[in-house]
Amino acid sequence: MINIGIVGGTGYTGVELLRILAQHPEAELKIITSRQKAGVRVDDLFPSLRGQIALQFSDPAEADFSQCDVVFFATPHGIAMDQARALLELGVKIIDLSADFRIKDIAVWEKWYGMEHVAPDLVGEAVYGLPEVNRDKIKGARLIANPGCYPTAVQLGFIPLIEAGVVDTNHLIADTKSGVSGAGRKAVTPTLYAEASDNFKSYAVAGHRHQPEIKQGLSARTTQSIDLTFVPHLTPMIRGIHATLYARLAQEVDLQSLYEQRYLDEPFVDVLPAGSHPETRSVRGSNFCRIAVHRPHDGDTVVILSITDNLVKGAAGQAVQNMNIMYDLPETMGIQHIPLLP
Ligand SMILES: NC(=O)C1=CN([C@@H]2O[C@H](COP(=O)(O)OP(=O)(O)OC[C@H]3O[C@@H](n4cnc5c(N)ncnc54)[C@H](OP(=O)(O)O)[C@@H]3O)[C@@H](O)[C@H]2O)C=CC1
Ligand SMILES: CC(=O)N[C@@H](CCC(=O)OP(=O)(O)O)C(=O)O
Repeated sequence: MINIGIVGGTGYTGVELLRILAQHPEAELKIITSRQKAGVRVDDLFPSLRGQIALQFSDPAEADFSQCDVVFFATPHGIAMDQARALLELGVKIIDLSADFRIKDIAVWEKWYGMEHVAPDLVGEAVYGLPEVNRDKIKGARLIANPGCYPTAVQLGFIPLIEAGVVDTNHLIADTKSGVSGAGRKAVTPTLYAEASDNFKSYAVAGHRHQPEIKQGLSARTTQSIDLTFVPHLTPMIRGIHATLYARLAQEVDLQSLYEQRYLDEPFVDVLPAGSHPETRSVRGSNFCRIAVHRPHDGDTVVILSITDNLVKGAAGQAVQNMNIMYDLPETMGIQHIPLLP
């Protein structure tokens, strides 16, 4: 069994990790932290977990992680980078759901996250946890930077085109929409029911911190330069990412077959039949990314539709997928949930 700690067990990605790991055959949950709920039983706060987890939340400052093989950080940015070194020295592996170790260029990270990075050397060591491109490196890693929710959907959508060199990489557009759980569980005005329901809006059009993360990931798949316009929107749904991606074809290619071949052996990337219109509810609660490929009016613009559940393939599910790879378990173990419909 793998002994597991979770720092930040009361947020949306933390409780999603609990939902998944409680039924994972090789996972033994040892410590789940919350500063605000220390001492409270997990299933008192989350009755959905009654009968599944018999632990109390611990104060992270007092938690003894030396009993853990792996610790997941489901915390805001800036926490994992502060604590990673001590855990690694204890021999504990880390899967960080925050962005602390995702961006290799420290100056770029500091610009977008507005703080000084306290462990730049560990950024160099960290493996970006997108299994569809980094499976071999994830296997031997002790520190995983789990990708962001938008970056997962956008990269999986663009990768076949970029790797095949069939589009103009200087004019990529990602028009993305997220459910409100993407903003976390903390109380903030934009995600109040009266603000976010029955409403639809863009945000951070001038610049969003996921743009450099996506650009870094796509740049690693090509020798061409990448220019990406990334526009996020908040939609009145709870879970889900819908990314509509645009690229200009530079040469003729059978797009459907390109995508089917690229993801043939990928257990969690589902290339839909040509002409499909994927719905976010078709991945809700599951670790799937479903992709549909379009070429409107037989023109030279490719439109890729890529959907995920931001809390599963966009966060906790992908984190467990990475854990499975690190521990040489079947990659799909414990994350084979069928999506919840309606
Ligand atoms: N929501 C999403 O769809 C996605 C989120 N992410 C990333 O995952 C991380 C977690 O996100 P999410 O679950 O939405 O966040 P939430 O705001 O919902 O939860 C944050 C959690 O971290 C704990 N926490 C906050 N501050 C500290 C601290 N200083 N030390 C220890 N624990 C702390 C909180 O508990 P307490 O305050 O009681 O300690 C809480 O359990 C973030 O970095 C986010 O960017 C990544 C992909 C998708
Ligand atoms: C709807 C919403 O607010 N989404 C978040 C992204 C959530 C995510 O993936 O977060 P990290 O990269 O920060 O880990 C945002 O746009 O800031």
